Formats: sequence, C-alpha cells, structure tokens
Amino acid sequence: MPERLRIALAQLNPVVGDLSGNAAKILDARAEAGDADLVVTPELSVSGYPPEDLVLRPSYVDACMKAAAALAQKTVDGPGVIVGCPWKDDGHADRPYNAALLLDRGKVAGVARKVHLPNYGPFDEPRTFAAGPSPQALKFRGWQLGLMVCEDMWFPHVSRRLKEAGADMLIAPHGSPFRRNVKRERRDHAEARSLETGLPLFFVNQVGGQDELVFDGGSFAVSAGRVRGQLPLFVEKVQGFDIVKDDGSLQVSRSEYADWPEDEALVYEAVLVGTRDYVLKSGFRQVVLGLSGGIDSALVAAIAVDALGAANVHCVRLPSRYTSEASMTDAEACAKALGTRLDTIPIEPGVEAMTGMLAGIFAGRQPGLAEENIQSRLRGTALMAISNKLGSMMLTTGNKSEMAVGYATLYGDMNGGYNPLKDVYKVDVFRLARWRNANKPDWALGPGGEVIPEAIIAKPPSAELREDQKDEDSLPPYEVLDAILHGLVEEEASVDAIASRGFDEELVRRIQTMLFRAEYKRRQSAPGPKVSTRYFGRDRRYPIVNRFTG
Ligand SMILES: Nc1ncnc2c1ncn2[C@@H]1O[C@H](COP(=O)(O)OP(=O)(O)OC[C@H]2O[C@@H]([n+]3cccc(C(=O)O)c3)[C@H](O)[C@@H]2O)[C@@H](O)[C@H]1O
Ligand SMILES: Nc1ncnc2c1ncn2[C@@H]1O[C@H](COP(=O)(O)OP(=O)(O)OP(=O)(O)O)[C@@H](O)[C@H]1O
Ligand SMILES: NC(=O)CC[C@H](N)C(=O)O
Repeated sequence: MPERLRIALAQLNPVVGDLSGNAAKILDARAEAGDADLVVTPELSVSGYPPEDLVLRPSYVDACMKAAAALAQKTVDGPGVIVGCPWKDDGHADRPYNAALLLDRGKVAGVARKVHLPNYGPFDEPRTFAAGPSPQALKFRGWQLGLMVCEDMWFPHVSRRLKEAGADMLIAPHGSPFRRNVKRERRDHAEARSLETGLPLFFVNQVGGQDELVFDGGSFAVSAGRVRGQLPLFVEKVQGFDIVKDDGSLQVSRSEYADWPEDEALVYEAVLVGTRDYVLKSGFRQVVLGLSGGIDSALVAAIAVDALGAANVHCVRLPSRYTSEASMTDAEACAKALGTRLDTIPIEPGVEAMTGMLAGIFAGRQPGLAEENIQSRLRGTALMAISNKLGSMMLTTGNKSEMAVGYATLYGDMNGGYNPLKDVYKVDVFRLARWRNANKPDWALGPGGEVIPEAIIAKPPSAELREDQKDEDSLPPYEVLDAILHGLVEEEASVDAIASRGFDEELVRRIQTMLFRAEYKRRQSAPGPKVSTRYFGRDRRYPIVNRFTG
C-alpha cells in the first residue's frame, strides 16, 4: 500500500436527465481537484438524483451508461473518479442497479451496486432498481476501496462485509435530502460505521434542488470516530483530504471545517435553493407573485429576490374593497426594501363583472364564501395571465398550516407553479422573517437589512376577503394550531394523545377533520421544497376519500 492517498470530495449540483451537463460538471470538479488521486462525486451523479421512473426507460439507462463510459475514457491520466450511474451487467435482464462506478486509467475499473434500496419517506427505489449482491472492495492503485451507496451507510452489515473483504476505507456517495435535524442522523450512522470497522469514512452528498427535494451537501470525513473536515452547506465545492499511514493504521489529516448553520438559516437556505433550482432548472428566469402586505407573500418575495435577484422578481398588489390602507403601504415598503418591480391592479372591476355574470344564479342567496373566493380567484387569474404574457413563473404562498387545514382557495391563491412555504408552518414563517431581517446568506442575491417591514410581522394575519376578517376568527392562534398539526402530521398522534398535552379535545378533533378533508386540495397544490421530516408530498400519502376519524 502506498504511504499517502489524496481524496477530493466533490459535492455537485447535477440536473436530472442532463447527462452531458452532469458529465461536464464531473470533469470540471476533477480538474479542480488538482493533485488528488481520487475524486468522489455524489450518488447517481451522471444521471442526477432521484431519476425516478426515468430509470424504467431502457434508453435512459443506456444513455447514462454511455455517458459514464465516455467519462471513463477521460481518465487515462490524472485522478480516478467515482461517479454514480444506473448500471446493467451484461446479460442482466432485470432492472438496473443503482451503482457507484470507479473510473480509472481510461476504463470502468470497478462497480459497486447499492444493496439497500430505500422506499420510505420520499424514496421509492425498489420500484426502479434491483438490489445489489453482497459488496466487494474495489482495487485502486494499491488501495482497496469500500464503496457504500447512500442507504448502505445506514446499516452495519455492508461496511462489515467491506471490511472483511479487505477495504482500507469506506466511501459513501449520497443523495441525502435536507430535513431538519438531519445532521445528527447522518453523523450517528457515519461515526458508527467508522468505529465498528476502524476504517476512515468519506460522506459525499449532492447539493441543489430537484422538484420537492433539496440536497444540502455538508459532505465530511470521519476517522477514528472524529470528524476531520466538513464542506459547506448548499453550495458546490471540491475539497481534498489526505489519508496517511501512521504506525500501520490509516489516519485522515485535518481539512477545512465549514460551520453548520443555526436552524432558521438552514430552513431559509433550503427553501431558497429549492425555489431557485426549481425555477432555473425548469427554464424560467423570472417569477411573479401577489404581494398583499401580509407576512407570507413578503417572505416569499424575499426568498425569490435572494434566489433570483430583484430584477427577476415581479410583485403585484391586487387590492379589493376590503384591502386596508396599511396593506397597501406595507406591500409598497416591502417591494421597495427588496428593490423589486411593483404593479398595482385593483380587482374591483373583475369582482363587479363576476357578480353581474352570476347574479341570476346567485339571486335570493346571502353573500358568503363564494363571493370571498371570487376575489382570490380573480387574483389567481390575473397573476397567471401575467405569467403567460411575460413568461415569469407564478409563485404561490400558502404556508404548511394553511395547506394542512385547507385555508386557501382552490384555483385562487393556490394558483402557481411552486410554493416556497409549502412545508413551513406559520410559526416558522414568523421566525424566518425575523431571521432574514437580521441575517443574509453570503451567497443570497438580495439586499441586507430589514427587507420585511416590522409592521408586516407585527400585525394579525388576515385574508382580507371580507370586512375586518382575521385568520383567528376561524382558526385557533397559530401557536396552538401548529402544535396540534405537528402532533397530527409529523407524529401521527391520535386526538386523545394530543388532547392529553393540554389542548381542547373538540378543537383537536376539528383540526383533524379539517386536515383530513383538505387532502383533495393538497393533491391539486403546487410542489414546494421539503424541509420537515413529513412534508405534504411523498412523505405523507393519505387517501382523499377517507371516512376514518379515530
Ligand atoms: N373532496 C373533494 N374533492 C374534490 N373537490 C372538492 C371536495 N370537497 C370540496 N371540493 C370542492 O372544493 C370547493 C371548496 O374549496 P374552495 O373553493 O377553495 O373554498 P373553501 O375551502 O370553502 O374556502 C376557502 C377557505 O380558505 C380561506 N382563505 C382563502 C384565501 C386565502 C386565505 C389565506 O388567508 O391565505 C384563506 C377562506 O377564508 C375560506 O375559509 C367546493 O365548492 C368543491 O367544489
Ligand atoms: N391585496 C392583495 N394583493 C396582492 N396579492 C394578494 C392580495 N391579497 C391576497 N393576495 C395573494 O394571495 C395570497 C393569500 O393571501 P391572503 O392575504 O388571503 O392570506 P395570507 O395567507 O395571510 O397571506 P399573506 O400573509 O401574504 O397576506 C397572498 O400571499 C398573496 O400572494
Ligand atoms: N438516497 C438514499 O439512499 C437516501 C437515504 C438515506 N437514508 C438518507 O436520507 O440520507
């Protein structure tokens, strides 16, 4: 075994299906790695993760394997590279493997097939991939590499098997999506695998947004149970680590250690990256949104400006007869602080036209929800018309509390292509707004300072769809609502169990009824970035028709 090996961890932001773009990224990272012997890229870095049912298309798998073979030909000199790629062995008729390939000296020098295919939470890999056989270590320039693809790091037997097979180190390419408190989960597994085997371990994660998932990077190396360096969160980076032989055992020398941000920063950055990558990777540059003077749309505007730059964010005020003067001035102050374009389109002519059109059918009935929702729908229609005409994607703003209880109008304020706050409870909307007024991520494109005027944060939330309406007329205070929802959604706790925490049982039951009933709305809602352990997407698959109330 040589005395020293330099490994570069390359946390990259691939685009699913952009095989040539992803290959170019991998080659750029290899060039940046300089004198490294080996460059490690994330899970399925050639195809982008997760490729979902694209893997069921033989043409996709063939194209990925061809792209990997072409990459291998570029490794005649210089560092070897580990890339992730769907892989079919010759004569293998079943689904492909989710594989990590060692590319070296101009060829595919080794294949490691993922053994544990996750199918919980957002994952569904057994649907598209075949599970790999018992793993083997791969020979690389006098070393033995123990490759474990993502979920394989979550169980002790893959690393144990690799150690028995003679591995000198464990290398774990990941497509591990962000969720709160994920750091501890990853560290616990990585440290345990390293301690159980006595081998150094390298964790390499993807960064960037892919539909509803956000990958945070945060790649790191562990040796003798200690973290020896950590890459930053949410940004692409290539960082080198040296493995040296010391008294017969292998040690990883210390490398740069990026801080792990506080909770508000993590959630804000996750939502920002999810929104930016969804918009840009979908081929848009600009967004449009209704800026009401309330906190949800103000926070979405700030996130959009940080993600895309003020010049690419178009805010529109759409006042009705119920819109207060304060809402108008607060929205204006917010757009000014963020530096965005602000237009004003009163919806009153539309309201009159619609009520006139419906007068015959509505005759003899009291005004109510239908008239309230017409206002929301007119705003949704106007904003989609602007999106069609100017080519900007419409952002929608309903937070997780509203999405949970159905407090939003279908085909109205639920219109839009992406919802940055879909997985953020209202209490956290307030925390994030305060955090953003006091902080700005270094790489965010927006201005610093107070971008969400304090008046917007301080006032009671209102949909302003009728005279003097406040959210708390029909919903409990958000602290109470969100605590109950956390129990129902994140914990799957029963009504009784939540009531025993000190909440009124009838209230908990009412919230559960609203939650179950609103499933039909959520199924028609825009996607948004997952930040919790249970987002309203593939993490929580409830039936729409459901009479269970227990
Ligand atoms: N199971 C089911 N499957 C399919 N469709 C179903 C359905 N149940 C009802 N529907 C349909 O859905 C309609 C009811 O939904 P929808 O028209 O949206 O109306 P709805 O949910 O009745 O009212 C909207 C609620 O959201 C509140 N809101 C609106 C706008 C903004 C905000 C805010 O503060 O952010 C709050 C508003 O105050 C009101 O409480 C029914 O008339 C029916 O057409
Ligand atoms: N007067 C308005 N002008 C522009 N957009 C509006 C207006 N009223 C509502 N909207 C749009 O509809 C969304 C839902 O707004 P609404 O005021 O009903 O409830 P909200 O959830 O409290 O949101 P916000 O805190 O942004 O007001 C807003 O976030 C905004 O995008
Ligand atoms: N892609 C994967 O296999 C991810 C699963 C893993 N448990 C994680 O969330 O990090």
